Amino acid sequence: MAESTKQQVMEIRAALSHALGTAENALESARHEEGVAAARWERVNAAAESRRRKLAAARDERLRSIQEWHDTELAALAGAAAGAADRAAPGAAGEPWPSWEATPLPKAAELRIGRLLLPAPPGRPAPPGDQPGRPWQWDEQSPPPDPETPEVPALVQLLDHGHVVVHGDRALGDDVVAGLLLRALGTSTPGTVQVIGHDPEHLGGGLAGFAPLAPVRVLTLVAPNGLGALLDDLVAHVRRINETVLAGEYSSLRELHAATNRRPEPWRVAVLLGAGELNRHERTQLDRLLRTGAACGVHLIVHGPAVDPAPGIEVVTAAPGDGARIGSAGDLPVRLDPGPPQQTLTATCRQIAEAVAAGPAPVALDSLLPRPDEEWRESSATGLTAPLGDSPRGTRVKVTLSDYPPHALIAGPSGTGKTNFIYAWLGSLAARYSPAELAFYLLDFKEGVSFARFAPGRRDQSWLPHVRLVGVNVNTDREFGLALLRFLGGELRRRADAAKQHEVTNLAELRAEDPGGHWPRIVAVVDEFQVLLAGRDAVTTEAVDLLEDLARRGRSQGIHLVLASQDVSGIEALWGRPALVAQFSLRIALPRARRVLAEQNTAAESLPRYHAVVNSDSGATEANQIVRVPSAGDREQWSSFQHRLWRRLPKDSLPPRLFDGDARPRLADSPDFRALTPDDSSAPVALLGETIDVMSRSARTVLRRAPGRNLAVLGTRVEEACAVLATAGLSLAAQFARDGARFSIACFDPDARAAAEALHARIPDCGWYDSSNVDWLLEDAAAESTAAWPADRPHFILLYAADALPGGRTAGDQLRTVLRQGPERRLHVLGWWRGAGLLRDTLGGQGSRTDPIGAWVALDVHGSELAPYYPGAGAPNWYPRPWRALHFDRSVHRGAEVIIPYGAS
Ligand SMILES: Nc1ncnc2c1ncn2[C@@H]1O[C@H](COP(=O)(O)OP(=O)(O)OP(=O)(O)O)[C@@H](O)[C@H]1O
Repeated sequence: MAESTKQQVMEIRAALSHALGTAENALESARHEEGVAAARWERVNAAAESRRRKLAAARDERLRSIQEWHDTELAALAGAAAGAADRAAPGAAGEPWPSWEATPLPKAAELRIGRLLLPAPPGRPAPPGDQPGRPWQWDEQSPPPDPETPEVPALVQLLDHGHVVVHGDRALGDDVVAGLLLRALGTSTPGTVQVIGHDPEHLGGGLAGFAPLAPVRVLTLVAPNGLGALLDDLVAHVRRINETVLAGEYSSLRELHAATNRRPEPWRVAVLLGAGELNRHERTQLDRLLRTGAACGVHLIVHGPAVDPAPGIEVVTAAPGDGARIGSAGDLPVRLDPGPPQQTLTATCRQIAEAVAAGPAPVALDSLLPRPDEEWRESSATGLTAPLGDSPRGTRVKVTLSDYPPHALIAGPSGTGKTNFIYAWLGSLAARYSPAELAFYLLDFKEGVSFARFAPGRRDQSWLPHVRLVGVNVNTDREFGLALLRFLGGELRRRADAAKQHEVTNLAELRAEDPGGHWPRIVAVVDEFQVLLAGRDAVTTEAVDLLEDLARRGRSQGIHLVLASQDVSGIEALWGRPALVAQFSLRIALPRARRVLAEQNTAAESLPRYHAVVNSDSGATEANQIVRVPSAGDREQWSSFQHRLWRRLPKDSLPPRLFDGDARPRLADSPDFRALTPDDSSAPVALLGETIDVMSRSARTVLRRAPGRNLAVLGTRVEEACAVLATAGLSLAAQFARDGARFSIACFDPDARAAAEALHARIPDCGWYDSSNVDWLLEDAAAESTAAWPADRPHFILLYAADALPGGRTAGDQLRTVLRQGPERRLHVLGWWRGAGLLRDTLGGQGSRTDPIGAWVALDVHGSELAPYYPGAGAPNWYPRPWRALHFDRSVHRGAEVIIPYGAS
């Protein structure tokens, strides 16, 4: 081989070997890179996997939390819906049948017909009762409702809202109608829902369960051909209610009720069953009612005749299982309740029928009251006007006291609601007129305390702000009636004088002329006033004279009298004075009241319970207004009303004067006693008891330095005699500084000893004497009485049972000396004799002068026995009665006055 060839081979070989090396290197590096790439791929792959897992976990977590939120939200919404439904349909409106009972509600509620089937959260099975296809029923086997999914009732609005139209399954629809009707009846006061049924196919069979309501006319079934007449009748009601009841003031009965608490018209629910075709007239009337009835309380439940959906009409599609729907719940399935159990239906209808047969249910007092923010807005300048209730036609009956009619006469046999009528009237007035516009003086001659609620009592410290005087249990204290009339006579004079001064003739003008003056109208109510006029005596004569004057002149001075009696026909004192009776032109007759209206006016004879005839024209038939009187007897309702008004009074307002004939007044409460100060008066006053008058004045006798200024208490009643002496002693002691006067007590009756000792203990430095040492006192007092030197201070000698004074003639002479001569030397005897004759013995027997006794208080001593101590003709008119006394002071009285001893204080 040539060298060059070899050379070439070697070069090639070298080149090949180089190329191989390079290729190997490249392979190596490629393999390396492959390894690196594979490793990276693996890393990326692993990372991607882990990220996917994380994402999946995050997604699951998110999904779970969304689900949880959804579940909670759903449960909360279902709970809220159930709560709202409970509020919208409380008690008998929403209670399921097994536990259902009638519960009248204060206002119309929505009514349950079944329940809404809300979607169950996934993962929680629907309660077995909701499984499609399984008939739902209220029975013992029904599974208990799931506590976590509150049941949401399906409610429809009927009373005060609209109408219900039922389509679909006939039998289930009948159940819906029966359930709705029973719930409507059971949620309202018996008699306030009236059902009128038209059932031409089954002739009323569709409403057979409600039959017990027919005799009391809560259910009326109209004849098969009576649909037109029924619809006409309802349309007429709507027109009348719009015209006279709503009268342009309210847009619906619901609004009227909300504003005034009155419901003057019943709800009328017409149930139209059967598939018959309506004629044109019927269709027109039906459409009218569907449009306008609900505002006037006329509601339709239609199950048969076709009705187009419209606002205010709830459409119920009756179907089994979860196929039922109600228009207001959209697509939500509804499970309808079964019809009401027969037993519940019958029992409820019987109850309602009984309640209706027993008479109309009372109307609440609230219906007479304005809204609290409208209270005390009226001016009484020209009169006092207040509603008393509704007439049977639904209009409000208002009553006015003014110049005409100025005064009222109310009559009603016992138990017919006379007292309730007065309460309602006073409440209606008190809510409208402030105490600056109106003042009440109330006197009740009936036994009992019917007006006591207006004054502060032990349990309730509030009072009706307008009341200035309340007299209760005054049936034996006719003098109190006289005192009221005298007081009003005084007020009349005051007003007449002011009118004269301002040159005006009536209250309205006086108020205009004297805007700063306090001139409220006064309403004085005297219940059972015949008691005041019962006797043929001085009290009756004066009372009738005062009444006549007040009735005649009070009208223009804003003083109004309201006299009430069980039977005005028996009040001879009134009927003998036609001019007096004529002033009482406002007449109010409760059921079966006689004589209070004009003779031919017999309206009161046929009045239903809780109604009254109000007549502003002296009882003339044409002026009759029948009113259904609300019940004002509920103490709680009254009390919350009274408290509301009372809280508006300024803090320092004075309560009314309460005169309770059964209570013993306390000396400590006497304003006259409280006003006494130790001023060592030269004309000391002995208080004796409380007078029977409008102010709680104390009866008094002034023991000035003058002959006859002694006091005798006469009678055998120890407790009362001791009470009078204690009052006298304590009141005298209150007028002197410690040494300003001398007091001596002598007691000769063991029964009086405790009381005498008690008084002794309360008068500082008081001398104590009894049979053993009274001779000292008498000797000393007789000497004092005849002494020549002037007395430096008064000496009061209180003798308990002076007729039992020991010491024979000497002591008798000494006591006579003291009685005759002592007062001029400031020595006064306040003695208790246990009989008028015994005092006469002390004074020297028959024929002796009685003028040493200038003042006396008689207890159980008859008027005739008092004649010797009573100057002028005859004896005082006095028949003793418990815890009352007759007081006479010859230095100030023309006649004797009745007083009430103060009880223990
Ligand atoms: N309008 C009414 N609504 C509801 N209840 C009433 C109404 N009027 C009276 N009543 C009730 O009837 C009963 C008798 O009423 P009230 O005491 O007013 O009669 P009265 O005529 O004053 O009887 P008396 O003279 O015997 O006291 C009371 O229980 C009262 O609550």
